[in-house]
Amino acid sequence: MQYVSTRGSAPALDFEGVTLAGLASDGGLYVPAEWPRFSQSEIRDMRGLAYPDLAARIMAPFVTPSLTEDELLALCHTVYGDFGHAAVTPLVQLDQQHWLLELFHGPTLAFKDVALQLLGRLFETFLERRGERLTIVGATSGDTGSAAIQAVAGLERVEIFILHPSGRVSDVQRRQMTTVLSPNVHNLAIDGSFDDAQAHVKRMFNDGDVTATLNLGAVNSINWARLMAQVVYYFASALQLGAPDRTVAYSVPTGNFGDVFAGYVAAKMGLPIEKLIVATNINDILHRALSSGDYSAGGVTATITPSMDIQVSSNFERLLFDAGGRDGLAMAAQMHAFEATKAMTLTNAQAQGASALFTSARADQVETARALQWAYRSAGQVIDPHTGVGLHCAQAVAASVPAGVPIVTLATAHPAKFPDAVERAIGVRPSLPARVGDLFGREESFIELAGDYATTRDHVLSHAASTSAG
Ligand SMILES: Cc1ncc(COP(=O)(O)O)c(C=O)c1O
Ligand SMILES: N[C@@H](CCOP(=O)(O)O)C(=O)O
Repeated sequence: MQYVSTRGSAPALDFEGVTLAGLASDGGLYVPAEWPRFSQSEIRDMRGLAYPDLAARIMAPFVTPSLTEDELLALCHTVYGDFGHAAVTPLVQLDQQHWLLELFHGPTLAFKDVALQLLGRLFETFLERRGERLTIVGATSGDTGSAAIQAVAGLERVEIFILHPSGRVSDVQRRQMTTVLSPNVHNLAIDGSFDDAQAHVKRMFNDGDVTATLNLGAVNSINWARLMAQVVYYFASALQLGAPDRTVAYSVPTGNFGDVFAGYVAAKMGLPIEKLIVATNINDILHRALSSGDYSAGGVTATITPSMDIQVSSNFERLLFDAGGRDGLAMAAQMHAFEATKAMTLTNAQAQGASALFTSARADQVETARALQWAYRSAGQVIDPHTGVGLHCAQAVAASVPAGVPIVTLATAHPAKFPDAVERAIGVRPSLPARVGDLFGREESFIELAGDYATTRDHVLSHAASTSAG
């Protein structure tokens, strides 16, 4: 499989190349040159496969020739054999129409582990093969950071710098990052929002002073390998609910548009998805873009769903590129204008291409708390607030989903990551699973930085070991 940039002028790369490159050199995001497609009978044959075997089957077309099928299968067994639930991503029924897909059984209790545990192994494999080292720079609103750190801590060929918005992640989220005291891990708390952190990261990939000395890598969902691994759980859940002989709808708590874009990829690969519900909190740029074509970013408001306090959603560019006819140079012009003005109107082709599969809704804090209460009182489930946004939106659009089509809400984090918000909503304080250990008894280490780009860049340059020479 070859991968092309959404902005049309970076070189096409194979899977190994895109995994190590992260962001394309023209500032765009890599996508497969074409979508691999499974027939209905091939999908039917996947029923009953164990998660690691299914994962290898789904991802195989994306990774050849960089990995053999045997190498991929071995990686999947190593990674997914270690999750806290035998099904890896179990489904839980809430009522006749609604289901939860629990994605938080990995080591850091959020859906990010499903992809980042694999990505850590891919880095190791490819860097060993090339005899290279990688400096990872990543931005987090709380969950990517800990999952990435957990995946690469202690790896010899990797060093990681994670930027989080100071004071805007939960205590559990912060401690999951800052108590990993491995010498290859650097935590930076920046004075700003997640969007500021993400902008710094993207800018570093196109800063000659940085790329002259550092071989940069990405762990955010700008890295294609992240999304590829997230496609698998759409197949796993839909197969359990009767696919390909029955369609399924998904409600996806959305911030950076990575998880829901993985659902779009699953549909492109032949999985019969009825609808993808883009569920946002009050930072609702995506809801506005999908419902009215207006993609304009304002300031970010802090909410009880901090991981989704995002206004500039990286992966929306992948959708606009694909749905809009894959014109890279037009996409580059559209994105450059957006970067300058923070506003964009979708073209007719983009809006129509998106509306075929996507719908959207938003949940404010009261609606989110009510969703937590409904899940607890009516279905006996303690859910996290991000999942609550998804569930509220699933219920809000349920009447427009054909009868008999199950609606699966992605449960993106364990409730114990956000104990204060959960306790306020339902009066029950969820406790951390034993596998997280003594999080609040450990020493923390992180550096506070001013919010400007130069401060972050200079800190990374002066603390990273030079990697560009290999
Ligand atoms: C718990 C949780 N839910 C939902 C999201 C949103 O996912 P995405 O950024 O892929 O849209 C995030 C952050 O990415 C998250 O950490
Ligand atoms: N919510 C995310 C934000 C970064 O998203 P990513 O999927 O692009 O890594 C987080 O938890 O950091």
